[in-house]
Amino acid sequence: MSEHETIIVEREGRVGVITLNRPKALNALNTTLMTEVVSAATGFDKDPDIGAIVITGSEKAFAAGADIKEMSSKSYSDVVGEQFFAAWDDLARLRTPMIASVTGYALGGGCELAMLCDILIAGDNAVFGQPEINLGVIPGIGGSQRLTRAVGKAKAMDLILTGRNMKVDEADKLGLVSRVVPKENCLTTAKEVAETIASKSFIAASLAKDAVNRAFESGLGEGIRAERALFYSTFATDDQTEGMAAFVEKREPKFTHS
Ligand SMILES: CC(C)=CC(=O)SCCNC(=O)CCNC(=O)[C@H](O)C(C)(C)COP(=O)(O)OP(=O)(O)OC[C@H]1O[C@@H](n2cnc3c(N)ncnc32)[C@H](O)[C@@H]1OP(=O)(O)O
Repeated sequence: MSEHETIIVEREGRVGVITLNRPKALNALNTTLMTEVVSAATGFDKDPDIGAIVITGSEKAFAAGADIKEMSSKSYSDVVGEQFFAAWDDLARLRTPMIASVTGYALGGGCELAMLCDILIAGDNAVFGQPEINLGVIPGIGGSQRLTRAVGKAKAMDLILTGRNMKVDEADKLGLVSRVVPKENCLTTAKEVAETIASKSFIAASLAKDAVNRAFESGLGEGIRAERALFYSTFATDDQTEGMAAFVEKREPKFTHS
């Protein structure tokens, strides 16, 4: 029996592979999954025999976002008190290069998890988006910051304010993904990229990762803290309660702008 409830953890030579495994919920990121992914990745990061980490999901969904059913009943004081989502930030501090293999939906927190990785290999069926606004909230795992840095303000505003989904061709044109491959080859390609990286000097690879991230991230910490506070504040609104209840009840939301 696996020691994990929501992920599968494997090692292939010097590559650690974490597969999100909540197929019935399209790999929605609940607290158990977050804890398990962060713990498995942190374990790989401390292991001198691992030189790269691959994170993947299923053909239909890398991850369809944070778990709306889990979040829907939370209050403002719950999300602030728990520092909800803060554990995801630990992934950004790992030294080991991380490769996301994305097929199918990468929405909301799923898109944010993919963007937390250093290289994003996308299948030709991948769909990206930050649809939090449709639930009366905003991105909370770094999406407003990382998406903006990756694709620029104009496109980030378009995606985040409309909540529309984006197919892989558009994501590729915008520079969000590293490579697009046929969906059948996505995981194999991600593992090959990981093996190549794992065959290099780990010190050089981790310093190179750090250097690129410094160019990308200056000011990011402040941005994430600001985003988190703003995200938490959406849980003080009626529109968050209504947006998430509507999803759970499979109906259109009726926002009252309060
Ligand atoms: C709030 C922050 C900071 C971050 C977020 O990530 S909020 C969530 C953002 N994501 C979304 O809004 C996407 C929600 N999902 C969908 O719109 C659809 O599921 C879909 C378009 C991705 C796929 O539609 P499809 O018709 O193919 O599949 P469904 O029947 O809708 O889903 C199957 C199964 O999975 C459950 N599901 C899907 N996404 C989530 C989610 N994010 N959280 C919880 N559960 C999710 C869905 O309810 C259904 O299960 P049930 O049949 O048991 O209801």
